[in-house]
Amino acid sequence: MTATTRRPALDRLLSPRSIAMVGASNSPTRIGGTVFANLLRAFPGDVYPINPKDEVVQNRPAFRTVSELPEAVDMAVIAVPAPAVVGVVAECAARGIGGATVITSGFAEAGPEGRALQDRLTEVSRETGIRVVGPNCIGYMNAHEGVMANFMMTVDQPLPQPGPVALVSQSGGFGSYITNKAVLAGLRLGWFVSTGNEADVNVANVLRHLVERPEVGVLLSFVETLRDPEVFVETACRAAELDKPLVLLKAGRSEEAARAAMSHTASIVGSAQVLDAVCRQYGVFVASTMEELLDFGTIFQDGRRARGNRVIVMTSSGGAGVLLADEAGQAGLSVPELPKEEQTALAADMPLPFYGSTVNPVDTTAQTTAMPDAYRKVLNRVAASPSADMVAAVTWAGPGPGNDAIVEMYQNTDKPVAILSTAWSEQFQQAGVPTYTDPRRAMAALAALARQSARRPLPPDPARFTADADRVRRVRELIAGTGGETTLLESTGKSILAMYGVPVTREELVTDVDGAVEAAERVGGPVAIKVMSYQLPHKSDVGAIRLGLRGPDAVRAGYREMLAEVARRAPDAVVEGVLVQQMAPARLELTCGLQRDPVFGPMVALGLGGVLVEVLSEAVLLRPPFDADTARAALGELLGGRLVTGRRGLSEAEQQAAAQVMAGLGVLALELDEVTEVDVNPLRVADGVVLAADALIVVDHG
Ligand SMILES: CC(=O)SCCNC(=O)CCNC(=O)[C@H](O)C(C)(C)COP(=O)(O)OP(=O)(O)OC[C@H]1O[C@@H](n2cnc3c(N)ncnc32)[C@H](O)[C@@H]1OP(=O)(O)O
Repeated sequence: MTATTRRPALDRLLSPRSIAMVGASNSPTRIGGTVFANLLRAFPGDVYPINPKDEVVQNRPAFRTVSELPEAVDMAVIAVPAPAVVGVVAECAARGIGGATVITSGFAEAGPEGRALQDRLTEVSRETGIRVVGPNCIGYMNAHEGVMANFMMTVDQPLPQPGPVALVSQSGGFGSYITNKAVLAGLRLGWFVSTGNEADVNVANVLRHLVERPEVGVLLSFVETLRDPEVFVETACRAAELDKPLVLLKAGRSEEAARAAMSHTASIVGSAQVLDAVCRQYGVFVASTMEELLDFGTIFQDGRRARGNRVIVMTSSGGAGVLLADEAGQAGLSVPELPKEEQTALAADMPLPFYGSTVNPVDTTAQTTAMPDAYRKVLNRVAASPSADMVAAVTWAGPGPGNDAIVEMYQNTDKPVAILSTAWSEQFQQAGVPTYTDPRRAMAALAALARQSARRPLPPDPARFTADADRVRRVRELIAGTGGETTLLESTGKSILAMYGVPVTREELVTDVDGAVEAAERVGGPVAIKVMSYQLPHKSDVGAIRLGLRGPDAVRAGYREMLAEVARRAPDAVVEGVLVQQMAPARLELTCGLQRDPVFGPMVALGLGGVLVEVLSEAVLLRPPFDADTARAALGELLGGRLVTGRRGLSEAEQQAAAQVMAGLGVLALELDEVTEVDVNPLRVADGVVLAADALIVVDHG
């Protein structure tokens, strides 16, 4: 075994030291001709063409088959017709090749026959250990090591300058777009990997690989579906740990788009809302447009961080300054007034007409172009101001002293800078100055940077979670006692919730009227009584509930009336007992639940009262494991923060208690796979206490 074959297969695939291309062609118009020409452009190692007909391909001696190669290369690019691909990949594996990049289309995206071919490809990869990027991809670019294994660029296009930005995308077409746009946006793209149909390697695998690479500082990704959510979450945790921003642009958010994605890269699309929540929880940025994905890459690529969210706006145009200040506010940044002594110093640097301003935005007015030295001083003073964490500056001018001054200011400060410019500027691009043509985009980028800079505690590592075996055994005994019913009685559900620290109403299950009267006395105060029957999950529909009964006579009468009504309206219902329950006070009603997402698994939601499904858009969603502190911070985001602020919002104690309920459901979700759904509704809040007043648990007995 050589040193090269001992490297992990994914390393060999993405950082090859030698390459072969199957389907390399002499014809410059064929894909096999373009990819091979690109491979020859910058790669320092050996590149072997494989072609059954031609002895020489693009001036390189060709081999007829993979088996004839003089060495076990690290990676093979494959661009032969679809029916030949599986055989070629198997031959590569047999020859000791570490990975294959399969460009060819005609797999799962092309119907059942293609699907079968792709399944075979996956099998070959699993059986032999060869790693496969694609099929149906545009290839990849690793500019740091000169690997241009793609046809997204032609040989007459300049090679990208290797930079810290890595982009991983299922869609290959996006690669062409991004490489062209990257040049215009000043994005220094060092890596682009298109994963196509993902027969083996998927977006999450590549991100996980790249996050560890020292030359990668920013990870951008464009996905239609996340096939490996666990790896994605692990990558997000690692990216947070290494302070490398991870930005996701997700296609397929609507049903219409989901259908298109299915036929495009054969994806199954998960819930967009859950994905957004997971991203928020793990510190992943969600870009809403392609432009935003690039904008975030542009602001992050110089590696600067902000100490806070205060931005100083420098402008020579009053209107642009106001727009920038507006957008800063919208994006959650502050534009603080500069202290008097700083304003005096600025005015001394550049005497301003009465319509100028030193307050912030600092408006140096149209005279700026005529006073380049003064402008330079002002810019540098502003950037050095202790009142500024970030600088936004406007330039309407083309190349000249004004823009020179901006570049100088950028180079003199380590604070993040965003420039609002009328047009693309080669000067700014070469100096790496983040440049935007729209105030909103500039401020959204700075706001993202401020968020990345405010380091949060890392979410708990899912691998470290340990279940409480004794509790699990006790819960399973309770579930077994239901005789195979899938929706548990409220009384059973509450007993289970109590074991997870969820505060529940005081209550007792009784089987006769005298028992109810005695239980009501022990529970104390006015009580609710509810019929427990597996046939009646919706009790109020058939009168199986009475509320606010005070004293023995009311309990006795209520009990009899209720059972008579149920016997009349639901004669087939088997009554298991009657639950006598404390009336929980409520200033506010919340709802808390657990659902299992097909992609991300358990998700705990908390929102305002009502039916959980209906309020999900007003709910916070967390993926277990998470602790009560995380839940509490998430509650702070609900209703734009209004749930935890103001007189009618949750008090400190209530926030803590609600967070504990979420954390409890999170632990339950991890300990009990068979619980498919929990709905605590309402969760009543009053006087510093939260109480589960009703609960529905659904189990899958397997
Ligand atoms: C844009 C996006 O969204 S992502 C991109 C997704 N991918 C694509 O769009 C690719 C679509 N095209 C395909 O899939 C095609 O099948 C291709 C490009 C892989 C091959 O198409 P063609 O070039 O027409 O196939 P062709 O039969 O000519 O074979 C290509 C070359 O491989 C050679 N070849 C064929 N079979 C083999 C084999 N088993 N071993 C070695 N060489 C072979 C051929 O001789 C030919 O070379 P030549 O030009 O010297 O004759």
